[in-house]
Parts: sequence; structure tokens; C-alpha cells
Amino acid sequence: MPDTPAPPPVILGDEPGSFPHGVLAERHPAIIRQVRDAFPYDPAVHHALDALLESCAKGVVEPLPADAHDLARWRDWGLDGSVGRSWFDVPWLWSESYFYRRLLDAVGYFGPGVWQGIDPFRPFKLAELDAPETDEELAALDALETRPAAERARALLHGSLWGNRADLGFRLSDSEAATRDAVPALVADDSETLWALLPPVLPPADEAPTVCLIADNAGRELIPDLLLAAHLLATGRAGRVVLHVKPYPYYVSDATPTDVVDALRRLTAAPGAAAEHGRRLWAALADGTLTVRAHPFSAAPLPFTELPPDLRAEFAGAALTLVKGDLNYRRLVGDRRWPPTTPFADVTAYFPGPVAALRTLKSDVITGLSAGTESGLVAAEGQRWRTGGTHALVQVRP
Ligand SMILES: O=P(O)(O)OC[C@@]1(O)O[C@H](CO)[C@@H](O)[C@@H]1O
Repeated sequence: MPDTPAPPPVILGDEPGSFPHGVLAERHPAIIRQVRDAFPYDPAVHHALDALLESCAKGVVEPLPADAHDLARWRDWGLDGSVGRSWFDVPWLWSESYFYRRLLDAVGYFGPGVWQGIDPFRPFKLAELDAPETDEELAALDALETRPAAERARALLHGSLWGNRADLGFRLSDSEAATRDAVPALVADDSETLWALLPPVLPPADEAPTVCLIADNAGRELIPDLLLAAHLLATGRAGRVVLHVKPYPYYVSDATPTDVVDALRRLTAAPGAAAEHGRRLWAALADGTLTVRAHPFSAAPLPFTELPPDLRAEFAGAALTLVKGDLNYRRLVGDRRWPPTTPFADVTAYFPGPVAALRTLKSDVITGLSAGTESGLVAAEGQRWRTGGTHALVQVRP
């Protein structure tokens, strides 16, 4: 029997100077400082934030409070094996995710108390939704209305793809990120395979398939994601879209159900075509052709190889699952030091149905590049192309 090579090591945050180490040592403390200043928190919250800051810098992973509503779930997700170890020595994917869980504890998000249910990142998300750039992006939809269907489809797919640059956690630790020019040529582009997985135009309604969209950021990423969903439904390329968001605030700007409502309100209040799309999406939620789900696993510190049975069944029944963003990509392929030419189809073979990743590159993990693409990127940029947010990909495993 041929030997299956062992997968490369899981990424830890223990190497000073590495990207993951920087996230734990610099990005997380910066997030704590921003959150602290964003609300008139009481002394108890300030103390808890101080303790988290101290713990992140030199402490170890501490247990959840004994009465935490999700203690059993986190134990299933590996809490006992991480407690007492340094944040830097457990898998980076795990420690980042747990950081956000602890931050929500510190600000009283899970209550009881006055801060229960208050999203500590909401002021940043709303500022972005109100930004003039959002108006410009929505106004551009008017000109798109009269374009041929294939051009509209491409523009909306690319809008959703590049919307992934709108990641507030990333911008927080990299102040030049928003101004750095994107490189339009994709490092991998399976768009044709993606479209081929969906029926071309307006099939009878009962034949139109389900598309799942695992969303990433709120605001300027979620709006183009919703517009893509609206396009799939309006053209009959999907009969139903299931939008997966996070059950609670996560990675600063990740979308929650509240953010979906905010984005829809923003669309319906805009002038021109944007409002029409917003109204259609609103109606689609009412008639069930668009569904929002906030499954606990969406904020789990685990790769998608650990999908629970209900999600496996759901994705198995979809014609296509669109996986948005950098973190979801890490969860999809595994947060490991893959050689960049590792076939995407191999590392996603376990996924229960056809899957497409739409992602701008903001962390070290990468698969599915041709040898020529990789060497061209390295020659031009060293390893910066992996984390700078200027490159993007569309990868599909039919
Ligand atoms: O998933 P997103 O929003 O595209 O990006 C998330 C991100 O900014 O956060 C992680 C590091 O904290 C990286 O995976 C990536 O850089």
C-alpha cells in the first residue's frame, strides 16, 4: 500500500518575527485597546480587559468561567488540552479564536449585566458602513444594470472576492493595508469551473439548486456578498441561498445576524439599483429563498475537517458552497505549512460537496498555486505576497 505523506505541521504562534506571532503579540493587544476606548465601560470591564492584556502578553490560556454557557462546547473543542499552556504554543487557529471568546467575556457580552449582547466592535463596523466609499460602491451598481449577464456575474463575483480586503482586524495591525494597491491578476482563478457548477439561466424554479455562502466580514464585504446572493437568486442560478454568519462578534469585523440586518438596511436606504436589490433580498428572507444561519461551529477554533454532522449534510446537499475570506480558507485547507503547490483539490477532498474559496491573501497558508506563479510572486515580493492583502484567488473543487 502506498504511504500517504504526513501533512505538514500545524501553524503555531511561537516564532518571534513570524506573522502569527505578530498577531498574538501585537494585534490582540491593539484590539483590546481599541475596544476599551470604544465604550464607556465600567471598572469591572476595565479590570477584565487589563487581565486579558496581561494574559496575552506573557500568560497562559486560562479556563472559561465554570458557569459559562458554552463551557461544554469549548471542552469538546479542545479547551482542556490548551489550559495552562502559553497562547503562543497552542495551534494559532485555536488561540486566536479563544482570544475573541475571552474578549467577549471581558466586556460582559454574555452577561448578565448591562453590557450583555453589546457588540464591542459595532462602532467600527458602523463607521465603515457609513463611509463614503460604501456610497461609491453602491452607486456603481446603477451602471452594472444594463451590462450583459456574463459581465454582471463577473463583476459581482469580483466585488465579493475583493470585498474581503475590508477586514478591520487586518487594517488595525497594518495601517497601510487600505491604501496599498491590489494586484488585479488572481494568483489562481477557477471562476469558469465555479460558474459551470450552477445552471446557466432561469431553470424551472424547482430545479434551481441551493448555494451556501460561508460569509466573512460585515460591512463592505457583506454587502457585495449579499449582492452576489441577490444575483444568483434573480437569475435562477440558485433557487435558495443559505448565508452562514458568526453567532457572536468575532475577529473584529466578522458578520453576525445583526450585521446582516444593518447591511440590508444600508442597501434599502440607498438610491438607485442598490435599494431594489435590498428590497429583493428582504423579500427573499421573508419567503425563505434566502436563509441566515449562525451555527456555533462557524466560530469554532477548528478546521472544517471537524464539521459537525448537520453542517456536513447541509453542504453535501448544496450545488456549491462559497467560502469567503482568509480565516475560512485556513479552516478549509487546514492551518498548516503547506507547500504552495499542494493541490487545492487534495486538501479539500474531504469537504462534503463542491466548494469554492474566494479569498484575499492575508496569512501564510496557501495551496493550489502553479510552480510558475509561486516563483514569480517570490521573485517580485519575497514572502510579502502571502500576508499583504494585495493578492486574491478563486479556487474551486467541483
Ligand atoms: O478572514 P479574514 O477576515 O479575511 O482575515 C482574517 C485575518 O485578518 O485575521 C487572521 C489573522 O488574525 C488572518 O487569517 C487574516 O489575516
